[in-house]
Amino acid sequence: MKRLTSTQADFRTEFKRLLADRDSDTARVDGPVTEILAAVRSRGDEALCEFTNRFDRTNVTPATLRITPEEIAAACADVSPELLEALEVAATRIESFHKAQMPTDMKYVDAAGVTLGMRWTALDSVGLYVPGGKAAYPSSVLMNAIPAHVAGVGRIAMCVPTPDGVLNPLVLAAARRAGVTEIYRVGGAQAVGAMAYGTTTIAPVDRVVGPGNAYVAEAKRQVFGTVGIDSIAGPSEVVVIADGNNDPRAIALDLLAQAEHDPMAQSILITPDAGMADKVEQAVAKELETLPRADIARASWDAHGAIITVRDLDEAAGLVNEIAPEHLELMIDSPQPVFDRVRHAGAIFVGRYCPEAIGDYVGGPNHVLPTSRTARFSSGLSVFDFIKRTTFIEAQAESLRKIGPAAVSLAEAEGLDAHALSVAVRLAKLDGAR
Ligand SMILES: NC(=O)c1ccc[n+]([C@@H]2O[C@H](COP(=O)([O-])OP(=O)(O)OC[C@H]3O[C@@H](n4cnc5c(N)ncnc54)[C@H](O)[C@@H]3O)[C@@H](O)[C@H]2O)c1
Ligand SMILES: N[C@H](CO)Cc1c[nH]c[nH+]1
Ligand SMILES: [Zn+2]
Repeated sequence: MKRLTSTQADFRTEFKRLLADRDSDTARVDGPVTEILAAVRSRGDEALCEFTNRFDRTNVTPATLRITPEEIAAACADVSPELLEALEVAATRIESFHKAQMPTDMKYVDAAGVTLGMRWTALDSVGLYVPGGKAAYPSSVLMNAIPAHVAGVGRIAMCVPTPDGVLNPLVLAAARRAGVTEIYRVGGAQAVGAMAYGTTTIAPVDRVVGPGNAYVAEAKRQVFGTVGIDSIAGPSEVVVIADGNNDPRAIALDLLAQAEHDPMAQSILITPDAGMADKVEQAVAKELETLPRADIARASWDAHGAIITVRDLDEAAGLVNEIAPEHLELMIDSPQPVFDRVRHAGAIFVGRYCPEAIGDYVGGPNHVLPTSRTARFSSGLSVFDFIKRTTFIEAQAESLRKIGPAAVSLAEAEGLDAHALSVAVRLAKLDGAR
């Protein structure tokens, strides 16, 4: 864990180092991911099963890749009513938010009498990646599948790893609740490759979405172009801006909540209160003595964690814009000015009673969010990842008379004669008809 103070002489150098500190780990997976994707592309199911059995210590064959309806029904019957109820609370809230997000079509007639419009249509097929290496993520099933279903996607395929052959029944219950149409027991880069290129068992999809570790994130980056992707939603991140008026234990747990996802996760506290910085550092150390997933959280905190003491909250907001974190928590008395200043963050959690974990499960907005500073140019998963726009133009004779001559001039200026003539012959016909 790094302790930094914005007034220290080498602050800018150390801060830049912090921003880049996971780049070398990410670069390390590029080569292996390229090899896995090439093998799946050329050898299909055979390579898919080979990698799955090697990395997840399973024994899948092409015949057992797909999870059957009977397996899904049996697993769902194993889930307690309390958990099903909690799943329903989350699903209903996620569904409402994403329904409200759906855009409407647009159509109007302009001054030249031309009808102009734009309409949205759902993708035919999507592939959802649901992580499962170090933890099971029923919540990520809901976050992936519900917007796809709300958007009207017909085929919703899902891949999830089953380390040591174990699959959490709640993952299957969530898939059933959210309208997933097919489920495969594969994970990692090989799952992304299978959904992008297709194999005998898994038909290719139009877009691959969902979060995952560095291998999954890199695989999505590499298949982009063959298929669409959402964002690079890799190892989790949080920045907490906290003033002196906080419970240090609550802040420490917020930091550890992201750290416990992955040794490559990153948690950063920014505070104008040096006393709070010390107290949170101590509280993190104390929690790490007892947390069940302390090994992962400690690896993340030790390697990538940071506590930065700043002059004021305005400086804190400036640093957040440079970090562009996946999650930002504002644990401060008057959050509005900082909220207004922050432009780059995947999701913002406002108020001392709104920890990030609420957004992971039951807030409503999506928890699949851009990481590794990609929040500078991309957004979290939404219905917009499952629909696309088609524009249309409808013009009758009078409208063509008004706007056609300009098109002819521009086409001639570009030296594109067929373009110019395709308009000109119609204009000539109209003139002849006069
Ligand atoms: N950004 C987001 O929106 C978001 C949301 C939820 C979870 N997450 C992140 O998802 C990730 C989940 O990670 P996970 O590991 O638990 O599950 P995962 O499913 O992402 O990864 C497991 C797979 O990684 C592959 N793998 C592991 N070691 C490998 C190796 N040496 N070579 C090649 N492939 C290898 C295996 O195929 C394995 O099945 C975490 O990083 C978590 O922070 C991100
Ligand atoms: N915090 C993760 C996104 O980085 C999402 C998640 C799912 N379950 C718990 N947390
Ligand atoms: Zn989380």
